[in-house]
Amino acid sequence: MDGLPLPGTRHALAAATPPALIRRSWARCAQWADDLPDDPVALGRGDLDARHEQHASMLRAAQPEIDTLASLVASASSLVLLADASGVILQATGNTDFLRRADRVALRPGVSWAENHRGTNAIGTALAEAAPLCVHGAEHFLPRNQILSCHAAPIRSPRGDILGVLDISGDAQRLHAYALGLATLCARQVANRLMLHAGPRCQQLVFHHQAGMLETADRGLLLIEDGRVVGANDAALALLRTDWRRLLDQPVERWLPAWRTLPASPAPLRGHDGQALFALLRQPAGTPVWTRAQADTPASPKPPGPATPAPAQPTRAPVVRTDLLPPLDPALETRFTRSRRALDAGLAVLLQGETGAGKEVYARHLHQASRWHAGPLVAVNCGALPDTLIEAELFGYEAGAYTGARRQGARGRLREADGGILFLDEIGDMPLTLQTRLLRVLQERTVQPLGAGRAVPVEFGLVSASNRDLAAMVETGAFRADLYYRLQDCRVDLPPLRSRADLRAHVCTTLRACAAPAAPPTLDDGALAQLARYPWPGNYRQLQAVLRGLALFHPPGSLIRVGDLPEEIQACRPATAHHAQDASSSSQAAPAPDIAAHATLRSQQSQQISEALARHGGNISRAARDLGIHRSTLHRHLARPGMPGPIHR
Ligand SMILES: Nc1ncnc2c1ncn2[C@@H]1O[C@H](COP(=O)(O)OP(=O)(O)OP(=O)(O)O)[C@@H](O)[C@H]1O
Repeated sequence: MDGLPLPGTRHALAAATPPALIRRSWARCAQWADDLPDDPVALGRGDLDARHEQHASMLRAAQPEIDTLASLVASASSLVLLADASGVILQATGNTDFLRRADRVALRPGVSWAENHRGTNAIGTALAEAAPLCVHGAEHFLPRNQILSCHAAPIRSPRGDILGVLDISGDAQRLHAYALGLATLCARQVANRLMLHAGPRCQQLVFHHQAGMLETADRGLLLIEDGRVVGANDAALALLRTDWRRLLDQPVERWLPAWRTLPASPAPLRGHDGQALFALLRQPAGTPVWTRAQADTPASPKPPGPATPAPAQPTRAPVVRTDLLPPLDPALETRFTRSRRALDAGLAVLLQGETGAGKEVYARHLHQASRWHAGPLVAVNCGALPDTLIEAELFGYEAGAYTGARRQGARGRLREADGGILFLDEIGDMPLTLQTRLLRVLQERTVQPLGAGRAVPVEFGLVSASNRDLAAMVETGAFRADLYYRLQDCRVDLPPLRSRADLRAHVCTTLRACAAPAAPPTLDDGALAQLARYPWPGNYRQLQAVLRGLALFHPPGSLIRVGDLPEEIQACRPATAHHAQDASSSSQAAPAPDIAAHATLRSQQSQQISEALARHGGNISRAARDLGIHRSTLHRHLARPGMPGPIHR
């Protein structure tokens, strides 16, 4: 569009009086006029990847519409763009020639087209006005953008929050008569698809004035839980002549009195105001949702044992669930290769890192990758065993070695690890006397069980771990110096979660995994920034607990804001916080469609709330923190039928 006669000033008006919403936008933009950059900076690769993670549901739901639109507009010097709710372009598809020209005005992925960055433009102004609109040629605030004719429509979540904008941008010299209608239609299709992904947990009520419209983008859709509306689309609002505030969380009877009697095929139905409609009701699918989350739950710690070794169950090597092993941070790759080589060469590996930083996960990865992979991984938590048990547990004993011993004796963990890996967790908690015996085993590569006359040869790879500063313990005499040096032929410091370069992307991926198979809620920019700023003292374990809480207590497709986060996370100030930079991406396959039963979810929520309240003596604030949600969210859930009341003590 080079050579088009453009108005020389920012405020040059189009020939006709511009619409009121364009004039409103100019008035807003006048305040930023001097700060609007000519050449805006795009987000770096890592940041853009993080946004793709954050908006994975919307991107996935929008892809069919983007593909269709792109093929429709390909011959018309146009582009199809998808931006997030802050105006950052996530994706640009279309005519390659026009893509090149659009690039000159920074109409490309990673650039924010919010009004305060690019002045009046369809993406930013549709966000500011929360409505579909067109910004043509000279209506753009910045002269350089006046080569464009842009048509944008907001995409809403089932709770009415704006998640992003679908935009068709073309050459201002051409007429794009249908572009706004197309963008609006497609944005509604995307919102409907997001609802249906969220929907299988809920009953879905589909309605319209005409039975033949029940499969079209214009059909009204309501998501229903416990007889209340928990999600809707624009068409439902228009058909019921209401707004989000009056519709959401209200009993469906208020709008469609006889809805409960509806079948699964179209049937007549009267609205609250007597209007004649056709409607059908879809029931939720019935598969429980929480199996994966339960499988991830760490095993409960062993209860304290008796004073002498217990004549209890035969000891067995823990089962390694490789299918559940989370992948390691790419930043660990070099360290991982080095430590794997050391282990294969017969050297001992010591893992140091904060609690929950993934020491056991790392050890399991090492096991899988090492020459010991065909043998067992035997994990011993030195901190969880009473001093009196640890010796028998580790070294085993002969039949009748002492009162209470099992008749057939016990092999002990060191011998069970033969041919595999011995993982000594919390090694800093091992009593000094046992440190001496362990050192002897490591030097002589033989084990002498209690009561046995002869030593048995053993061969295993040794990995130990501690979140305590072993070097400082050596200084104070709490840990044997010779054992310390024997354990750390190769020392690996596992970084805390807060220093993870792709923390934002990781948060989004984990949230999606926590919500699966349902669609996850979306974190708005503020909430994601706050989660990335929080120092996560409990590392991965704490992050999982918080995100499980958020996924459990926020409807699929809804928007999570800073105010919905647990209080200690909200309270974290930027000055004291660590800012992780996004530097790499972590994309994941799309989750399976939601097949969760609403009833299962509800009883899961109820159970978790009851347990948290019981643990904290009915204290709402502490229970909410434990559940990883904000107090107000917990209050809201407690107010619903079938939920436990607070415990008063
Ligand atoms: N890289 C990772 N990505 C995602 N989740 C992880 C990662 N590493 C660990 N986790 C998860 O965090 C939790 C704690 O991990 P792990 O037990 O390995 O930590 P740890 O450092 O051994 O903790 P502790 O010091 O308390 O024993 C587990 O649920 C694990 O699945």
